[in-house]
Amino acid sequence: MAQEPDGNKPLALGILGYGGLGQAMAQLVARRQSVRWVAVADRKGYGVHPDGLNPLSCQRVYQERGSVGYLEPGGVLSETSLAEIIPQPGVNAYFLALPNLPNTFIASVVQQFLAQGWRGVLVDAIKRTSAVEQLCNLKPALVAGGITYLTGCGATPGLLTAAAALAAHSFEEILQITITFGVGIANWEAYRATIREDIAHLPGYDPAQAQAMSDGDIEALLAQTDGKLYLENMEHADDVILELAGICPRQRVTVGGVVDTRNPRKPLSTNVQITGRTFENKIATHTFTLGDETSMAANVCGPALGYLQAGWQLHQQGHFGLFTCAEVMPRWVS
Ligand SMILES: NC(=O)c1ccc[n+]([C@@H]2O[C@H](COP(=O)([O-])OP(=O)(O)OC[C@H]3O[C@@H](n4cnc5c(N)ncnc54)[C@H](O)[C@@H]3O)[C@@H](O)[C@H]2O)c1
Repeated sequence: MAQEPDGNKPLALGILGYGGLGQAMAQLVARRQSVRWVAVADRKGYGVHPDGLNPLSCQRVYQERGSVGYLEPGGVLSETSLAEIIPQPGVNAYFLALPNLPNTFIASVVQQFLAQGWRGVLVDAIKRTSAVEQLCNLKPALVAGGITYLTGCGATPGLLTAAAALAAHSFEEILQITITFGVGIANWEAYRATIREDIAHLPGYDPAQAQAMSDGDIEALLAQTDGKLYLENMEHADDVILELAGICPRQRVTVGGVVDTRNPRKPLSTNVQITGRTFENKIATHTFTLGDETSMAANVCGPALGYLQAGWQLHQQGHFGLFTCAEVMPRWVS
């Protein structure tokens, strides 16, 4: 199962979960030379092709038949797609674009990689503080197992957290980090897990309740707010990630935002504000704002791909264990 690095070959990438983010990652990778997309899994099946999978035909099969397991050649229908894809040879790194429902799901997937003796790079875009804490508990096993795991590598956590970690260096003490995101998507079905997990942050909801909701329940909830979700003081892993990086106590990090599920235009500009005190005793705020034209897919999958590349380099140098988006700089992928 061990995947030995070969500096001359493109990084062979697998994508677990082929919904909104999984499909976007496949499209992104098809435009880069140094990464080849060779494996994919969804809830009902998986597909592996050492010469590379075609994002257009995969998307067509997924949308028309409901699973990449119908791919020809290379598709396999299976109710245990993750357990079956992990031992497939020739995959150096996986992007985990899976729902984290229940809130222990991603950690349980990592346990499967460990149990099967797989070695390589894993990158997630996980969102909850408690989910990252579960992964922290797996750090010794990841080190021993030869897995280089980068967590929180999307937009937030991810790009914005990393920007905060960089901006913090102007200051001697960080007083407050405030992340405010605006997401606009045309319809909630394009990003089902994202919307379900966001609903779990609304007052009166938790991940178990959000997981149990039917599509009709979600549509009824969205109908009450004209398709918008207003989120405040979320349990978001930016806090634990910045704390682990030594930047500030987690209580000084707050995350909230607005998600519009009926309009691809962002309802507000996504930004992170870092307020601190300099060594000259001046209080100031740095602000990093994303361009409104950039989509959630671009701001999650671009950084995640950069972190996959960084993870691959760390792995080849023999660095195993758990790393976060605030500890490692993503690497440019040609
Ligand atoms: N950090 C960030 O900035 C950020 C931003 C957006 C989304 N996310 C996270 O990304 C994740 C993916 O979101 P999405 O909206 O693309 O999801 P989605 O619902 O569109 O797709 C999920 C995919 O996972 C597959 N899947 C579900 N259960 C599975 C199982 N047991 N085995 C194999 N495959 C399974 C589904 O078939 C589907 O293909 C979510 O956890 C979301 O919270 C992170």
